[in-house]
Amino acid sequence: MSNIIEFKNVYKSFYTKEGEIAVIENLNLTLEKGKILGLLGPSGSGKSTILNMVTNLTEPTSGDIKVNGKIGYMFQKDNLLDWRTIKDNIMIGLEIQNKIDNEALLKIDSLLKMYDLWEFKNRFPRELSGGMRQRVALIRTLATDPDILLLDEPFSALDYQTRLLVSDDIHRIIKQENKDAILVTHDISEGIAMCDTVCVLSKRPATIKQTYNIKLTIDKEETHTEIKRTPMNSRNAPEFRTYFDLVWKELEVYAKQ
Ligand SMILES: Nc1ncnc2c1ncn2[C@@H]1O[C@H](COP(=O)(O)OP(=O)(O)OP(=O)(O)O)[C@@H](O)[C@H]1O
Repeated sequence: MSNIIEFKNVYKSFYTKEGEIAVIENLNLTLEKGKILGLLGPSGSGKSTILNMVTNLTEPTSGDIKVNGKIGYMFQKDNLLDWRTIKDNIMIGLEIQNKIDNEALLKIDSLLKMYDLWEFKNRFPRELSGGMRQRVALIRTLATDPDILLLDEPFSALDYQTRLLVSDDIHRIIKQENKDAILVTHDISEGIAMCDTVCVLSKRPATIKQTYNIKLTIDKEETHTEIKRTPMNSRNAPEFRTYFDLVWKELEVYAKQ
């Protein structure tokens, strides 16, 4: 299995008025092709710093980072521009990169059609629900054709029910488009439901305390046709609760400190 992202013995510190603060220590991490990797950890443990090192926004103080592919970022806020239509919002990344050509326009049209946004292409963001806006934000990222998606708490601004539906939606699109992804989340259930592997980080300076390869028994339909794993049906798998308890216990240690 080839690795798309590899962190080897990564150490990261910041210099502040109070002196040097170690944020990441001895971090070893891999993202395999075709997988979604979840990062769960206490607040301030350095999850966003890890993503920033993947995108080269900040460099490691020491250690090695390899990234084999183009990165796309999806944030908690959809950052859609209110004065631009849905289609114009989706085009923005390509516009900035000066890459609008016929091929790009055809691709955008096909993404709009494939992911049920075609009839909304001339609407404005305020006319769409929170869940649909997140779908637009993902399509905007996909339009620039990234190989790897970095998802920094993309659902946390949504209400619970929408969050469940949107995570199913986004998971389906990521798998359908054959993207690899890292998902940062505070939500244990969401991490287990969405990800193939979940890494639990310690508090600062963060290192990986535990890695769980999520293996779930997903019920087959009566016809015995294979049904694909989705975040929603993952939650009903018999092993789900066991993983939840393991991760909960791991994180509880830090909540008590
Ligand atoms: N540029 C910087 N200069 C100094 N300290 C920083 C800088 N960026 C991040 N930090 C510190 O590094 C630590 C980790 O921050 P980071 O945002 O990566 O954590 P996080 O796990 O993503 O947090 P949260 O879960 O609350 O979003 C924090 O203590 C933060 O204050």
